Amino acid sequence: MEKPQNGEEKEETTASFCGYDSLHRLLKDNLNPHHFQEVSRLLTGLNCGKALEAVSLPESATSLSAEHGFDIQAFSFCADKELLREPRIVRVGLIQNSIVLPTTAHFADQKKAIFEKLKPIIEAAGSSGVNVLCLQEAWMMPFAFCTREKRWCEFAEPVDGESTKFLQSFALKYNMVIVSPILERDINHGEVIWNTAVVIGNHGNIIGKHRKNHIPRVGDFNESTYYMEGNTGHPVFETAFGKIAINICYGRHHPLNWLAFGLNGAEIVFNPSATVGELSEPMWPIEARNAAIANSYFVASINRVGTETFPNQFTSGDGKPAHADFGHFYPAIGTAC
Ligand SMILES: NC(=O)NCCC(=O)O
Repeated sequence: MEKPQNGEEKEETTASFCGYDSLHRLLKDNLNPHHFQEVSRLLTGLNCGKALEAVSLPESATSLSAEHGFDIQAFSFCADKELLREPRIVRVGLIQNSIVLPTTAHFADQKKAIFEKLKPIIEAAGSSGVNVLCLQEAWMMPFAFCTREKRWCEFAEPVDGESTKFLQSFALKYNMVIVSPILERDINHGEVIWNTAVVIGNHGNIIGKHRKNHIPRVGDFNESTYYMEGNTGHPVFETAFGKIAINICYGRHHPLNWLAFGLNGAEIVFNPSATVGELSEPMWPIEARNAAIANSYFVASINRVGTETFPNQFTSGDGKPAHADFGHFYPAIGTAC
């Protein structure tokens, strides 16, 4: 994840929680250790009776983080030890990033800059032994669906396109499954556009894809201008490290969506998102955890970070003045259960 603003800077305009990069950080900095532990116990629960444990990361990863200015954190979640089976340890990685160039830059340059930015972050995940890595929703472009302008469709790619090829080499190099949420262009069916997560196997193979099945028509999320409800059902993908599913962003508000992935056998459900604080931040800590508790699987949720502005004014159809700023994508930390 990119290095967030910290509490000392009190950057209320860009950070999510009164100048802190997370609620967790705000509480930790302001409560005494006992109160912090008790509040954490109530907010996030305990992990087999203990507070969440940080995992130490290899120097190869921390040096990349220092050199390229991104934040990297790792925690372990354990289940009760069984007597007859060895534990199956799976390392899950999540990447949240802002875009690099202004949205007015040439589209090819914007995409290339995102690729360049992600390279060391993916390397850090790979060298930390991550088994399954998930990127954020439509990671290869700005989240331009507020604008309703057609030209952003140019970012769309076939499932085996540029972004998949870029990630396949990392999957192979690090023996790592990668979930890659992209804007898809279905070149075999009239170039229909979808919001799709491509699942790349640990041998660099394409295991399959899932298309977002609940499309928001709320606030600035005018996504149905671009793509409609996906036609892939609720697939669960068998990977070398477990059975995974992807519930893309807005799908997290729909309990039956989570249930269907569970009934189909998912052990980990990823929730790559792009959402802003004003709309969904209060729901964020509840939805993924509730899904995990109710369906007996792990949930790994991520959002974008940063603020994206667009060259032309757009409206939400809510009677408010036109604007060019999508709002701040809040960092989502520690929502796996
Ligand atoms: N990308 C997307 O589905 N956003 C929806 C916003 C939300 O539900 O928080």
